[in-house]
Amino acid sequence: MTESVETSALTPPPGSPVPGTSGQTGTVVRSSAFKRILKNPLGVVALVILLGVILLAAFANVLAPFDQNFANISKTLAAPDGVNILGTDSSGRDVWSRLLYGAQLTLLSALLCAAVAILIGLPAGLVAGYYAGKFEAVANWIVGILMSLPGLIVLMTIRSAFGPSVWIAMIAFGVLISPSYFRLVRSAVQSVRNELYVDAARVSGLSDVRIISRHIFSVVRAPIIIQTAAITGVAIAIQSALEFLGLGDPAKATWGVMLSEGFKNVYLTPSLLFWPAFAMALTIGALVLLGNAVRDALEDGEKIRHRRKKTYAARDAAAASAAKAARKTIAAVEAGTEHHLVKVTNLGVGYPQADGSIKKVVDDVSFHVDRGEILGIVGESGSGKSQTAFSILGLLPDTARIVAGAIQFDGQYTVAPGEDKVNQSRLSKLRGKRISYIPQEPMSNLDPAFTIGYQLVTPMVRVLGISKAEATTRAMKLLSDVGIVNPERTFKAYPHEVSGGMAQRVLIAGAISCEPDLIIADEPTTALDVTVQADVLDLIRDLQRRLGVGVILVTHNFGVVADLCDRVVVMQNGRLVEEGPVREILHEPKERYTQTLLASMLEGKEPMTMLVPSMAKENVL
Ligand SMILES: Nc1ncnc2c1ncn2[C@@H]1O[C@H](COP(=O)(O)OP(=O)(O)OP(=O)(O)O)[C@@H](O)[C@H]1O
Repeated sequence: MTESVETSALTPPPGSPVPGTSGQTGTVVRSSAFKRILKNPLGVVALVILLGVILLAAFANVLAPFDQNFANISKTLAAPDGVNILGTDSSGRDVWSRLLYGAQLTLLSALLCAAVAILIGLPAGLVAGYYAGKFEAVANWIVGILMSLPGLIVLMTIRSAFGPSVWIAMIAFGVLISPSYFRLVRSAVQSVRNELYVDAARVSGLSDVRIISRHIFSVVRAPIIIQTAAITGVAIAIQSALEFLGLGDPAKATWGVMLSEGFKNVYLTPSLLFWPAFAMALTIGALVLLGNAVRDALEDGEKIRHRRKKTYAARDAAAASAAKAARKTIAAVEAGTEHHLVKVTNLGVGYPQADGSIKKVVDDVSFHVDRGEILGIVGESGSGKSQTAFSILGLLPDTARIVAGAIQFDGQYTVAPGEDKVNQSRLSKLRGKRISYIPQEPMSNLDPAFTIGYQLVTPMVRVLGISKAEATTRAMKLLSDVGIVNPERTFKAYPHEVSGGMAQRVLIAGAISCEPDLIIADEPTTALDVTVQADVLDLIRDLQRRLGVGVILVTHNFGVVADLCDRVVVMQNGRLVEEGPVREILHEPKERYTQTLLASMLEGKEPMTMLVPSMAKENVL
């Protein structure tokens, strides 16, 4: 793809929606979602009704001609007149004034209920969804208990224990209904927890708190708004039901209390029942309509794709003992060896199986990478290239075990001999600062809810400690360095507004933004057009030469290896088959597997460089 094509891909079609709902660009996104609500007639009706009810409630003290409990006993059950515009109740109290004060108390207590439910359900759902494990198990257990409680009976019990306070009843109902938020948030988080852009955020050095607040929270915000509209309506209905049963506080005017009193006089003055019922129906209906309108608006705008990786059953006992057994071997290998930027020694990675055994996917792999050097890891699909790279990055799935070996970065262990997991606390200090990652699928590694500029600037501000303005200038330069013709426009664009080639350039810009010592690129050109592939490879080579970083390039393509790499590691079935300088391996592949791999690529006519056809003549053809 040419640059001009890429540049034109940047231009959003007129009126195209901006995906996402949040962040620095949140104003733009929120305003476009708000505009979509305004285009929906039902959304407008709901907003107008709710705004009206809220204003009436807020100014009840000014608008109500009488106090809510002011009784004129000489004028009971009176028909509407100039003084009491909706008439009076059986105690001679003004119905209009009580409706207004009732709106205040009813709405506030319903909102209190929703707030309590959010305060409990949201953080619990976020943590359970993101970390899973024991917290999720305990939270599920509590949720099970809460959901099995008969709500109305619990509320009646609380009423007899604490008296007829609407506030206490609504707090209790908030606790009872919090599992609905918990479940909603947990499943939303689970669906994005393993998205590549969340991994990418982790690699860029962001802490879990920041990842949750920025990338994860933006996904759950929309469902929460919709849920809150529904819960507020339910809270109004439940509160009124309790009060209708005579369990409310008769001294306080709420719509439920008015409903209960109206029912007693339904034959004499039916309007006493009508007005509170009408106010409730109008408000609950408007809340439901608003929830639907928000959902429709956000569904139109959301471009977030969910993809969930499979997880495997874990049994770590065997892995731990295997790691222990490996400890002695590793200690021996370590002794007296020279310093490298990355040193992988006898690495073994495995996954516990249902029968307690461990399936090894990387077995006894050793290699090193130095500064200013590009090491290729090549092998057919499933040979363990990515698992090796992910071990260095610390991005293996939770179920993976380091069953043997060690990894050192610049002399420091990220997997020490005997450890069965990557040391995340050590690695989190390196990732995004000294080690960066260029992933396989550029689009999935950019969060669709944020502009490209935001995603470049934030890690720089955090990792390099520079100001936002400095980071912005730097981001512009980086975008231009990676060959983007119009950096300003790309900076402001959302990921869906750029082409795949451009997105990959953006990720490369991100990978070098914090001046790393090591870049790990996992099939960085697989998802790209052939013409863009060449550009991106040139770019990586150029950056490596200019910046002197070490690069580990994972690929199944010998052409890419020949083009870029200084040394190559050939892998098969998780094991290292052959290792050496690229020219040597391409000229004289010693192992049969390397020869076959090379031959199959020539037959498959993978894009190769000048070097490989000449090799083909010598070794294969
Ligand atoms: N989460 C997992 N649980 C169990 N096995 C896994 C898991 N992830 C990967 N594997 C296995 O590990 C082996 C190596 O996978 P890896 O992704 O490293 O291969 P690769 O050489 O990078 O292949 P490709 O080029 O297709 O990405 C494969 O057999 C794969 O099935």
